[in-house]
Amino acid sequence: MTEAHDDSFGIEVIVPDGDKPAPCCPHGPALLFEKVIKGGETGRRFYACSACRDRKDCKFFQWEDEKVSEARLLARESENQSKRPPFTQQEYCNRFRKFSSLPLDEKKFCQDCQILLLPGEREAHSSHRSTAVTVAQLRRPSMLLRPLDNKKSNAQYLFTDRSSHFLLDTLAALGYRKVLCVGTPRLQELIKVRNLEQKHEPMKSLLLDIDFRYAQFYSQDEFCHYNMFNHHFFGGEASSAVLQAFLTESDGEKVVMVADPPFGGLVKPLANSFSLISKTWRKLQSSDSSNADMPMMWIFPYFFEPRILECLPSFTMLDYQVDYDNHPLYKHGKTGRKQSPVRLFTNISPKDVVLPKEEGYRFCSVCQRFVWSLNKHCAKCNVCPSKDGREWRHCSTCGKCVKPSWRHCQSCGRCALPDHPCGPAQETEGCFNCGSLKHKRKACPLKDTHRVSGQRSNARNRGGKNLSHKPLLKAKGKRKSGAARRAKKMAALSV
Ligand SMILES: C[S@@+](CC[C@H](N)C(=O)[O-])C[C@H]1O[C@@H](n2cnc3c(N)ncnc32)[C@H](O)[C@@H]1O
Ligand SMILES: [Zn+2]
Ligand SMILES: [Zn+2]
Ligand SMILES: [Zn+2]
Ligand SMILES: [Zn+2]
Ligand SMILES: [Zn+2]
Ligand SMILES: [Zn+2]
Repeated sequence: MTEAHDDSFGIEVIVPDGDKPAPCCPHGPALLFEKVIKGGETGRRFYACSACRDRKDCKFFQWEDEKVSEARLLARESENQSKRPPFTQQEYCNRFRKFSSLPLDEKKFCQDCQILLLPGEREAHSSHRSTAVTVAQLRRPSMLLRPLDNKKSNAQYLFTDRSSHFLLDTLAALGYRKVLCVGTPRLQELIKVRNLEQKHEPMKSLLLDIDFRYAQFYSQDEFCHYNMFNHHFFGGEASSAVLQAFLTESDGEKVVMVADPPFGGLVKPLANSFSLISKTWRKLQSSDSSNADMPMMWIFPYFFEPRILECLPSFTMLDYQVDYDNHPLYKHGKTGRKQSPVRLFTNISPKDVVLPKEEGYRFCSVCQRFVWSLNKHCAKCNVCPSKDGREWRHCSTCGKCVKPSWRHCQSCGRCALPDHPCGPAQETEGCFNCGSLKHKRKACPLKDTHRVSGQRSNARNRGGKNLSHKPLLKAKGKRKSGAARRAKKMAALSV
């Protein structure tokens, strides 16, 4: 084990406080990161891209205290310009109008460029693969566009009909008439398709997404090119004004947000963006709701529960399993190879979110929420304890419910997997917050004063070689840290 391993302890993101403008990459203002070293010391801070976890996708890097030359700033600006969408939202909208009026046999989509082709443009794409576009596909762009499959930054997992209908039915039943779709293109299109059927109360929706291919299908008040990791509107003030107008609840039209961020996303910046959206909403409210939070649903894997609740304490995790059409592994219940680990986190009262009985959910009157059939209420813990959809069991020695596969280990004094690396040696892992070997993170005296707790970024590839994410656990046979366990689960998610 080298010295270098010893002092490397993870990377933490510092949420901007508005003091100092961050430098921009093509994805808007970069995020400020801090290397955390054992002993609670912090390392040199640096800026890196907010949206891309892989340097291959965005190589932006700058030390916080670095002096950047004029020439480099200019080069950066022209690089940022070159990554802008080819059309403005207004232009996309005009193109869409023209495209819609074309006869069916002239409606073509270039698969290579992922763009709807107007008659004058076909020539330039003649060597590309193109397809005919049906009216149904125009209404459901997620059926036409190729899902982005970048495993690290932006794997686009699209809701199954089961999940998207559940979300929409639930929100409609709760009386919401405006849905802010953050990274949920499929929900937005379902809303529009339903409105056409005229069987339900009409709903409005606004899609905020970084994937500007969707801009082709929507008007200016239906789509904003947006980065949810830094709350950046690529279309500037005109675009953030669209959000403001949408969040204004006129004629009693209640608004709700549904966000489904990429699973590898950092919780803290996401929570910060959602809080800013809520703040904007609050400012637009009449005075009687000056303390209220905007109703929100955040879709994310269950193992991020502690992290999300740390950032947004008014949220609750619900048992509903969200599943995806194009995720091969995780499906609802037993239809996939595994149960989906993706859940709803919400600040809406859990008892009001009715989960479907026919799928095996039931209401727990003690917990006052709907739970999965295998999530049995434990009289000793007085909760329905299961997080992962399996039936947990109570360990009287630990005094809590644990995963069914865990067994109580006498030498460790706690429940663990039967083949866990056993013995007191693992305790040397120490505190995940400050690095002290004398206590665990929970008991860390620096926990509240230090900004080092919680989810670390996947810092691999950030800031070059010397900043690469070194393993937290050095010796073989040590128990995995929370972050390492999450990383393993995340890896499985991106199958
Ligand atoms: C896991 S997919 C969710 C799709 C959703 N399940 C649906 O069916 O509508 C993540 C979505 O967030 C978008 N996204 C990824 N990174 C983003 C970012 N930094 N800012 C805004 N949107 C982003 C993707 O384009 C994609 O639409
Ligand atoms: Zn970037
Ligand atoms: Zn093309
Ligand atoms: Zn219960
Ligand atoms: Zn229990
Ligand atoms: Zn136990
Ligand atoms: Zn043990």
